Amino acid sequence: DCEQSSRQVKCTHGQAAMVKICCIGSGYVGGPSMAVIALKCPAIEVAVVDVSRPRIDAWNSDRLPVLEPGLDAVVRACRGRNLSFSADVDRHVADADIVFVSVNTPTKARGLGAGRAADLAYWESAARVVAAASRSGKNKIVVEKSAVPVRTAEAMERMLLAHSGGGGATFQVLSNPEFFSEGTAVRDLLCPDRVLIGGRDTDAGRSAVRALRDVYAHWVPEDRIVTTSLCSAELSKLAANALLAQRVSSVNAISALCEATGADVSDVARAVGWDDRVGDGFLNAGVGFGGSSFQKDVLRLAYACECNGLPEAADYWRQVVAVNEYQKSRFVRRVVSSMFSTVAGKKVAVLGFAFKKGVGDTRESPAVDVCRGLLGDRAHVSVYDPAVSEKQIRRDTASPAAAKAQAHQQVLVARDAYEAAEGAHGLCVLTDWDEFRTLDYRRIFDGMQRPAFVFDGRGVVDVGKVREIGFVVYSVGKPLDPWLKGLPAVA
Ligand SMILES: NC(=O)c1ccc[n+]([C@@H]2O[C@H](COP(=O)([O-])OP(=O)(O)OC[C@H]3O[C@@H](n4cnc5c(N)ncnc54)[C@H](O)[C@@H]3O)[C@@H](O)[C@H]2O)c1
Ligand SMILES: O=c1ccn([C@@H]2O[C@H](COP(=O)(O)OP(=O)(O)O[C@H]3O[C@H](CO)[C@@H](O)[C@H](O)[C@H]3O)[C@@H](O)[C@H]2O)c(=O)[nH]1
Repeated sequence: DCEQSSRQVKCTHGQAAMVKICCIGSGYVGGPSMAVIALKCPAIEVAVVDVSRPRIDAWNSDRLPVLEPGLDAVVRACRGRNLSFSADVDRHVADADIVFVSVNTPTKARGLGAGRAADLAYWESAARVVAAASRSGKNKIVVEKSAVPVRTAEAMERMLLAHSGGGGATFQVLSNPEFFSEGTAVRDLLCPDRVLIGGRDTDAGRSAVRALRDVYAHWVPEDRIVTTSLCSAELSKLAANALLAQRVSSVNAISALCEATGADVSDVARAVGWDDRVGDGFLNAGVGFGGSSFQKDVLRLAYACECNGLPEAADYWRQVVAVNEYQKSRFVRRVVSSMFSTVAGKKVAVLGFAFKKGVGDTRESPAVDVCRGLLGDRAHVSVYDPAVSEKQIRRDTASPAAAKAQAHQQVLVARDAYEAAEGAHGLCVLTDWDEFRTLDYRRIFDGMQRPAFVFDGRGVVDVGKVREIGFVVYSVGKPLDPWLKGLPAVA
């Protein structure tokens, strides 16, 4: 129905006037988002450029650098038609009418704001390329797609203005943050909840917004294209992720109280989510949120508050991350205290290492912290994840050089859940992969030590069933197994 309404929209708007798009940055966002524009707008030429030659080569090969369901088919349909990938950044930027900037904006590792602020070095290098392209004399719309601090668009405007003397080109800067989720990027891009465009409230600004709106209107219904000011759009990206992360931390904080009181967090979440005002999404309690964005964006929001003299607001957001840390360490403490306060030399199976099901990404995955916690207590962990490579698991669990050899022995990477659990004392479920719901837990139980423990950090195990088999079960936010009550605590 997305497509049907977009056809109607096209009648009102007519064909988009702009014909050449260039996107700087062919990463996780730039590649898929431009491929979908090319697919839906055959009359627009889309060039995706990158300074990384291997990345561009991969986009031009049969093994794309980004794995997303449906992406291969989209790229195959338009590569060589109106979609190209190139390392010739300057030429394509100079030629383009609309330039998307989709470069990485990692967190600063050192200096002012280290660990919280965005490192804008890549963003600035891209801005300078756009500025230099002003020599071509072609007017451009510059679209900020990367997640950036509020008012970065204004900085971009100043940079462009400072360079625009020579060629006489004019620029309009827009903010158009991306909201897709990993694992469903193509689906989300084809049928987005909303497309957000921020721009200046001037004639030139409004006309630039209209031009970008016309691109999306090829397939996105008009009422889902939302326009705001520049800085509202920038802040909305951070706010959206912060509010989602806050929901997860809220339900996780409730899960701790559920365990202490005997309430069941799934029942509480269902009962609360039934209220339309609250809604039922993003209320799954678990071992914590992960992924490349949530923690980063919450800390950036807190940093923005701090920089604007709002320490109370900054503290509020920081607490969302603090609860997430608490949830991960609470899980590790529960594993250790349940297993008689020591896991030294014991084998603990870990099912799931990715930060969520459907992806092979381990960035900020709670499984990494849980494994590190268990390894720190000298457990032997045996990890199985259907999508994460052994190399990645070893990289993420590696300890400082001195302890490397020992760490290698402490980490096993298994080919399936049964191999991971063979001879283990405990089993931790840390990613919500569907296959963990339907495992033969009887077979797993038969191969494990006694007592055999299951620690479910994702609410995927049928607690009643596995308890019947004979497991001692802990599931985040569920009433505590009587067996676990009254054991000495660890801190
Ligand atoms: N990954 C996600 O799921 C996601 C979702 C929404 C928004 N975002 C945001 O989108 C932005 C991009 O993220 P990503 O995951 O695509 O990053 P990425 O690291 O996968 O890709 C960025 C690419 O930009 C290239 N690059 C850097 N500077 C360049 C320059 N001056 N000229 C040409 N190429 C340059 C890099 O070589 C790299 O290939 C970030 O701000 C991120 O926070 C990410
Ligand atoms: O009820 C829930 C929902 C999610 N999670 C966890 O939260 C994390 C993030 O999940 P998700 O939001 O699905 O993944 P991302 O791909 O990181 O997507 C987020 O980050 C993207 C990049 O900024 C945004 O574009 C998306 O809108 C935003 O959802 C994962 O570890 C999930 O396991 C929970 O613990 N409980």
